Amino acid sequence: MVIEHLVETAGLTKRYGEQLALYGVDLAVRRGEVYGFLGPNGAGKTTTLRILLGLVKPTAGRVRVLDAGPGNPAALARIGMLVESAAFYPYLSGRDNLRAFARYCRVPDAKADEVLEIVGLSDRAGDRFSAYSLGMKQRLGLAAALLKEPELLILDEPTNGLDPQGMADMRVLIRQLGCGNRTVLLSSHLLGEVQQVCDRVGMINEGRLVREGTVDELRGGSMLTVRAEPLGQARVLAERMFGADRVSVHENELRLSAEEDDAVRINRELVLAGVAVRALIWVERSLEEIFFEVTEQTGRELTKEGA
Ligand SMILES: Nc1ncnc2c1ncn2[C@@H]1O[C@H](COP(=O)(O)OP(=O)(O)OP(=O)(O)O)[C@@H](O)[C@H]1O
Repeated sequence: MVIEHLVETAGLTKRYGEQLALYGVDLAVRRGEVYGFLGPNGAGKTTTLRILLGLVKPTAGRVRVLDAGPGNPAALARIGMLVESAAFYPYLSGRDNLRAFARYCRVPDAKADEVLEIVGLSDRAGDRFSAYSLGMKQRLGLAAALLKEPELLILDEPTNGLDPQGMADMRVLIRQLGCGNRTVLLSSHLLGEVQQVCDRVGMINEGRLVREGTVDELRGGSMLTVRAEPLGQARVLAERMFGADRVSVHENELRLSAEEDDAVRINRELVLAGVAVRALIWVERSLEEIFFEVTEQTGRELTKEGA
């Protein structure tokens, strides 16, 4: 099967004067997926999304969005975006704001009601925009992005500033929007959010794409924690069986990157060698651990929120 990329960059680089914001980013977003662009503040997420939309000019590199150059009007007509908080008239209702926008986009008024329903704002559509909560404003922005039935939705930190319930609602909505053929590219600095919502993830740090893959691929299989005594002897045996690169020691435990059958094998070998096995526990690595492993960061920069 040929994989169709709706967004593709090669060697994407952006300098703001002395500041290198992006360096050599190769990004590939496939049709039909929810792709999460994950990185701490200042990593280069917004710059990348703005380049894709033709709002910022790259310093170097190749960019294709819907088979066109960034900012191509025909391609932009097929993209819905929520990149900065959308501007609406405060004194008009949500519905009237959307209808005004629909007319501007040459979309029938009925479409405005349809997208209000999709984002769950029908009940409050008659209220003034100025009376909306932040979450409702954000949902109206998403409704506006959906008016043209876009193939590609580009959302920059769509849950930023929302309360926990607003965040959860927005995540459910994004997951629904990402079903079927629509492609969603979103940026986030929330590890849990990306893990919950996205099919594939690109991890960006200091302007470099450090990892890309499905959540499962990035996790790289499961981890088996082994509590055994003496630990040194257990480690030697485990390394002999699985290779040193698959074994590590953390806080008096062995960590083994392993398959299901490996638990039985290691248990048997340790017991045969006279090592006391106190526990074998399967743990799933989180995106957080992987991000910090890859970037050797301390954990300050990314937020676990949304986990
Ligand atoms: N217009 C600009 N002029 C100068 N430097 C900029 C400009 N825009 C962004 N930068 C710098 O480029 C780097 C990447 O910023 P960018 O906004 O793309 O990151 P980000 O990952 O979206 O972070 P955040 O979540 O904080 O918006 C940062 O160091 C930022 O200070």
